[in-house]
Amino acid sequence: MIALDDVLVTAYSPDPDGGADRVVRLLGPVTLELAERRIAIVGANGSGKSTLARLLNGLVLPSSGTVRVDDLDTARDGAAVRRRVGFMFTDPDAQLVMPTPVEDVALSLRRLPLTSTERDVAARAALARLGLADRAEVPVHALSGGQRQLLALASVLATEPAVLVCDEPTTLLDLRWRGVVDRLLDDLDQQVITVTHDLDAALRAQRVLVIDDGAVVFDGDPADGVASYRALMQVPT
Ligand SMILES: Nc1ncnc2c1ncn2[C@@H]1O[C@H](COP(=O)(O)OP(=O)(O)OP(=O)(O)O)[C@@H](O)[C@H]1O
Repeated sequence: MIALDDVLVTAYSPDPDGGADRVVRLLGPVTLELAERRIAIVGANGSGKSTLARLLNGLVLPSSGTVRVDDLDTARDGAAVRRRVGFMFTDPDAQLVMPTPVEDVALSLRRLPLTSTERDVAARAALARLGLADRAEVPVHALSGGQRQLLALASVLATEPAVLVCDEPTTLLDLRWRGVVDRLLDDLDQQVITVTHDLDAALRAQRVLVIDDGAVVFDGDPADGVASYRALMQVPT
C-alpha cells in the first residue's frame, strides 16, 4: 500500500520584482492511504495532479513528510520504489530513450535475469500486447504520437510493476486505441492509479481524488467525485 503522511511539496520560484526566489507550495499538506485497486485523480490544469502522481514513485520527493510504498520510503529507497511502482508519463518522449521500440522495451527489462534472446522475446510479446508487433524495428521518432504512447505503456508493463501510476495515459490516443488501453488498464491485476481528464475513466475507478490548488478537496465515491469536480469547474452535470 502507498501511504502519504503529512506531505508537503514546495519549489523555489523567481520573484517577479527581482528579489530572492520565493518558496511556493505545489501540493499539500496531504495525508492519504492508497489501497484501492483503481484510483483516479482529477482536477484542473496546474492543480497538482502530476505532482501527486510523481510523489508515488519518488520522481518528486516531499519537501516535508513521508511517502511510503509498503516498507519502502521514496526518499530513501528510490530505486526499489521505482521497481515496485511503474510510471507512465503523459508525454511518451519523456521516457522513450532507445532508437527502436524493441530496444526500448528490452532496456526496461535489463534488471530481470533474462538472456538477451529471452529479453528480445519478452519485449516483442509486450509490443504485441499493445498492437505494435509490426512496429518493433521502426525508428521511435517515426511512430505516431499515439503509437509512442502505446510503446511507453508497453515498456512500463513489461517490467510487471506491482503498482502502475499513469499520468493521462490516453490523451494522445484515437477512440479505438483509447478503448483498447482503457480495457487493458481495467483488466490489469496490479493496482492502477491514474491521473485523467477522462471522466468516464474516473467513473470506472473505485475511488476518486479531486485536486484543487494543491489540495485534495474530495476523496471518495467516483460519481460524487466527478460531480464535485464538475461543480468546481462550474460545468453543469
Ligand atoms: N519544479 C517546479 N517548480 C515550480 N513550479 C512547479 C514545479 N513543478 C510544478 N510546478 C507548478 O505546480 C503546479 C502544479 O503542477 P502539476 O504538473 O502537478 O499540475 P497538473 O494538475 O498535473 O496539471 P495538468 O493537468 O496541466 O497536467 C503548476 O502550476 C506547475 O507550474
